[in-house]
Amino acid sequence: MDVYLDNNATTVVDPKVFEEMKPFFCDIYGNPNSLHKFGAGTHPKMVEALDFLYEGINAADEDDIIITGNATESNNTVIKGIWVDKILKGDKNHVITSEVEHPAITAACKFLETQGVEVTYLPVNEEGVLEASKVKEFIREDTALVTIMWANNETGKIFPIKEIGQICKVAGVAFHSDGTQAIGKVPVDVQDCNLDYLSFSAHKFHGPKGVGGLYVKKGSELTPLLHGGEQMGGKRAGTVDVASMVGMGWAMHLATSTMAIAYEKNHVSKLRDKLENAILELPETIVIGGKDNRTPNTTLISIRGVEGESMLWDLNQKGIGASTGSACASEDLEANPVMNAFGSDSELAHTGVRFSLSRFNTEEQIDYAIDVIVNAVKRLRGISSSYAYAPQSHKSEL
Ligand SMILES: Cc1ncc(COP(=O)(O)O)c(CNc2co[nH]c2=O)c1O
Repeated sequence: MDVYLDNNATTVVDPKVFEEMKPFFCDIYGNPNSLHKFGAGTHPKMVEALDFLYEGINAADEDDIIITGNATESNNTVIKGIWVDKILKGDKNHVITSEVEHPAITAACKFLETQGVEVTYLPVNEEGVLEASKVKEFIREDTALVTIMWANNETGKIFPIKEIGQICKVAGVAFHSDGTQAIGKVPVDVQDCNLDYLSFSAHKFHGPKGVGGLYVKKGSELTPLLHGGEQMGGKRAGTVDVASMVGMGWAMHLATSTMAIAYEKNHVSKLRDKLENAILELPETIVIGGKDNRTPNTTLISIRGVEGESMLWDLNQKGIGASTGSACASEDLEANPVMNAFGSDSELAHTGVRFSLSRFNTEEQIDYAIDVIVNAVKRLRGISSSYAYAPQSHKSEL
């Protein structure tokens, strides 16, 4: 049986989304910017897609949503646009972010540092969550941007975006959130959170890969990352991938409308809890960051004595897909930086396995996964010299 439990990395395209995308490959294939009927034929479904996107994040009509290639591009557009408009051309020189952001934020901030910008990487608490008070403590007169993720891709921990938005509003500082792991899992309301910018990526909520969005509040427009044609009103040059844009709109519509069933009615969180609790029955296992305040589909579990990569290999042999953290960082065998940020010891940071579910997982799949995981842990611990010689409880460490 194949069981896909790595939905924070990417998700299957919802069949309904795929159906809505199909006409735009061989039937309605005009360039949206062409003046003839072949181009104009794409417009109704593009408008529908934008309506779905605005509705899904509660954007105001006067605000903008720019179609990008992915969340990485959306994040870079904000951070480099702020650099150009408020730092190079303005009197600011400081950016605030957190220690546990995705590399799409951290690497862009590191680039700014190479250009002389000061960046504050705020620490998270022992549960892996940034406390809003930290933002207030470090905001300065010359702070150009606060950028904090809505939900962490490895732990699922949800950050206090509404509180941080209020702090930024009072301080008059631009506020961006990387909403990639929140859309379709928890309610996202850009107006309620005083956001100037929000990034998202369709393939995280059952849309196609290679298309994302950037919400821009009216009055917070930035210098574009990509210059060229007049697409998106010149805010993001390049011919729009119409099929993917339509797909992202429908994915947003389905993800946010089914959330009340799939998530808030606890379908997904019930399956996540069943999987998590079964693993926690094993000795020396712990949920990294604890169980509170998480997206309903994610669990990052440390299994002492079992290297994360070894576990993934065993699971893969039995048809189960999971991860040790962000696929973007999975290739190297360095300790998980997010777990390091919690102050986890090196061994613990190497023993994390992330399971991230979706509305397409079933109870039968979870029952099968539990059986495979329990047997894999027994096998791997049985052949582990270190575990055999140094069993120790680390529950007090986190
Ligand atoms: C919070 C967050 N931001 C940005 C990105 C980048 O999205 P993309 O540009 O569409 O690729 C990811 C992808 N996160 C993961 C990719 O693989 N495993 C993950 O956890 C993410 O989790």
